[in-house]
Amino acid sequence: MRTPLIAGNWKMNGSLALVERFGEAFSQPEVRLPDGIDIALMVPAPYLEAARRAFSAGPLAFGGQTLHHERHGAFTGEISGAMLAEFGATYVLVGHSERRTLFGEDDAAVCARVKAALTERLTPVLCLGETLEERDAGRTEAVVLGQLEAVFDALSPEERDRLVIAYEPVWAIGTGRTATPEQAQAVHAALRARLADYDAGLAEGMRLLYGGSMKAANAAELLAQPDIDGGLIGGASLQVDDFLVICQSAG
Ligand SMILES: O=C(CO)COP(=O)(O)O
Repeated sequence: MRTPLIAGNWKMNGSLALVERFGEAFSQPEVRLPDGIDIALMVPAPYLEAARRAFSAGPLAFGGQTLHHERHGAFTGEISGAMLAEFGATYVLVGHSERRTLFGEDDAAVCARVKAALTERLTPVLCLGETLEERDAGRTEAVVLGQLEAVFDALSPEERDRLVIAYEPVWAIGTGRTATPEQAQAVHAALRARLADYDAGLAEGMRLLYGGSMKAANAAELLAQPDIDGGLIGGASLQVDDFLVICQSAG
C-alpha cells in the first residue's frame, strides 16, 4: 500500500500570516484527518523558518519549490538543497512546468537538481506534464515518459526509490480545466507501467500525484483512481478550508 501524499504548492503566493493560519488550523484537536496520509506545503523560501515553527506541532511537513544543483557558490538569487534541509524542509519540487517554461529548466537541469536533492536527503517531487499542443498531437505519453526517463535513466535503483512523481498536465494548471479522472488515470497507469520496466517493486511503491486545478469539489474522484496516490495543489492550497477538504478526501 502506498501512503497518499497531499502536497500544496503555494508558488509565489501566501504570507507569514497564512503560514501561521495553516499551522494553527492543522493542529486543532478537533480537525479530523485520515490516518496514514502525508501532508506537505511547498512554501516560498522566505517562509521556511516560519513554516518550521508553525508546523512543528502538527501534521504538516514542508518543502521548497525548486533548488540549485550546487551546494553553494556565486549563483545570485538561487537556493541550495543544503539550505532547504537546514531549515527542516523534507521535500522539494523539481521540474515544475513553470520552472521548465518560464525559467528555462531543461531535462538535464531537472536531473541535476533531483540528484542534488537526493544528496541532501530531501524527497524530490519530480513534476511532469504535456502541453495542450502535445496532447492534441497525440504525444502525451511520449512527452511524459521522456521526462521520466531523462531523470530515472541517470539514477541508481536506490535513488529511484526515493522520488515522488507529480503528473501535471500544463493545460490544467491554474486554468480551472481539470483532467478528467479517466484522463489522469490513463497517464498515471502509463507512468507506472514504464516504472515497472525499471523494477516491479519501484512501480508498486512509487507515489504518483496528480496536479492541475485539483480542488475540494473534484479531489475525491481523482484520488479514487487506482494509480493516483495524492495531489499537488496550487490555488486551492492557499485556502485552509479547501486544503483540509482535499486532505480529508485522501483517506
Ligand atoms: O501547478 C500546480 C501545482 O504545482 C497546480 O496549480 P493549480 O492547482 O492552481 O492548477
